Amino acid sequence: MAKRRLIRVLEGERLTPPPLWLMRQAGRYLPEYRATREKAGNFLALCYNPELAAEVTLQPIRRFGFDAAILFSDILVIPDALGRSLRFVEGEGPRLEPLAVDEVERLDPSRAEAHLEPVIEAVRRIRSELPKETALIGFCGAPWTVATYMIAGRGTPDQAPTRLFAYREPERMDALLALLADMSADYLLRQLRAGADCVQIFESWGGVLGEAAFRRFAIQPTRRIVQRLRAAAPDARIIGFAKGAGAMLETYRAETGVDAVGLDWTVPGEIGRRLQAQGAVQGNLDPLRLVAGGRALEEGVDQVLADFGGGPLIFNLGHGITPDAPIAHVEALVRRVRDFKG
Ligand SMILES: Cc1c2[nH]c(c1CCC(=O)O)Cc1[nH]c(c(CCC(=O)O)c1C)Cc1[nH]c(c(CCC(=O)O)c1C)Cc1[nH]c(c(C)c1CCC(=O)O)C2
Repeated sequence: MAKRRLIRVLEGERLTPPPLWLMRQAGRYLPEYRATREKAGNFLALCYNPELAAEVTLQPIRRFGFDAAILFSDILVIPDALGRSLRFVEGEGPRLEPLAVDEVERLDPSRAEAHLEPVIEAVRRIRSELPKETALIGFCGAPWTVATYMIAGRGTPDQAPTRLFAYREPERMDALLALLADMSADYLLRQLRAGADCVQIFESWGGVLGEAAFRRFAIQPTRRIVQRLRAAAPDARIIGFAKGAGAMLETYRAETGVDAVGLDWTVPGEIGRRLQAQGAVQGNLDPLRLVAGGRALEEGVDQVLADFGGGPLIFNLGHGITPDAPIAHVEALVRRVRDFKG
C-alpha cells in the first residue's frame, strides 16, 4: 500500500498542499461529539468505551476529511492506570489524588496493561473503520507534563508544585519520570501494534523549565521513550510537541531523537525553518485565529504556509482547538490549506 501522506512528510518529504490535522480535533466544538459524550455518561467513560471512542475519533474525519485521525483518549489515562483516582470536573478540568514525595516508590504499574486494554481496542476499531489514505496518530503525554498533573492533582498556571518537587527531590523526580517513560513506551508500542501509523508525545508544560531542568526532566525522559520505542519498532515515526520550549527546540529534537517537532504559535518563522532543515515541523496557527475567523484566520494560515510551506510541513494549530471555534471557520481553514499551490 502507498505510504500515507502524513508519514511521507514525517520521513522528510515536502508535500503540496501539506497534510492537515488539528490538535483536539475531536471535541466540544462538534455537536456530534457532545451527543456521544452524553451517551457515554462522562468524558472518562468515553475514553474507556472502545466503540464510542472510535466513533468520536472518526467524527472530524467524516466532517472535514483531515489527513490524520488522532486516537481519542487523554494523557491522564496513565496516572489513572496507576490508581491515582482521576476524574474530570465539568468546566474545570482534571482532578487527581496529589502525589506526595514518599509515594513515588510505592507506585505500582502492574495493573496498567489490563486497565489500558479498552484504549488499544479503540485503536484496532479506528484503524479498521478509517479510510485507507487517512493516517492514525497514537499519543501519550510526556513524563514531565503527566507528572505536573499527578503532583499538583490538577492543572496550575506555572506548575509551581512540580518544579518545587523537582528541585527538592531531584532523584525521586527522576525515578517518577523513568517509571512514566517506561509505561508510556509500552503503551505507545501497543498503540503502534494495534494499528497506529505514528505517535505524538505531548509536552504541554515544558515551557516552565529553565535550560538545565528542561534537559533533565523533559528531554531525558522523552529520549528514554524514543529509545525504547526505536529498539522495539525501528520504523516508528514520532512527533514531539513541546509547547513553550521555542529556544530549546533544536536541542530537544537532536537529543530526544523525535522525527518531527510540533511548533506552538509563538515560534518565529526563522527558528522553525532552521528546525525544518533537520526534519519535518508541525504547526503552528494560533487556535484563537480559528475562533476569530475572517482576515485573522486567512492571514494566519497564509503566514504558516509562507513560513514553512517550502519544506516538510504538517499543517496544524499551535495548540488544541478550543470549544468556541465555529465549524464554518474550520471549513474555511481546510479550504485555504488545500488551495495552497506552493
Ligand atoms: C494537558 C493535556 C490533557 N490532555 C491532553 C493534553 C496535552 C495537550 C494539551 O496541552 O492540550 C491531550 C488530549 N486530550 C484529548 C485528546 C484527544 C485527541 C484529540 O482530538 O486531539 C488529546 C490528544 C481529549 C480531551 N481531553 C479533555 C477534553 C475535554 C473533555 C470534555 O469533553 O469535557 C478532551 C476532548 C479534558 C482535559 N484533558 C487534560 C486537560 C487539562 C483537560 C481539561 C481541559 C479541557 O476541558 O479542555 C489533560
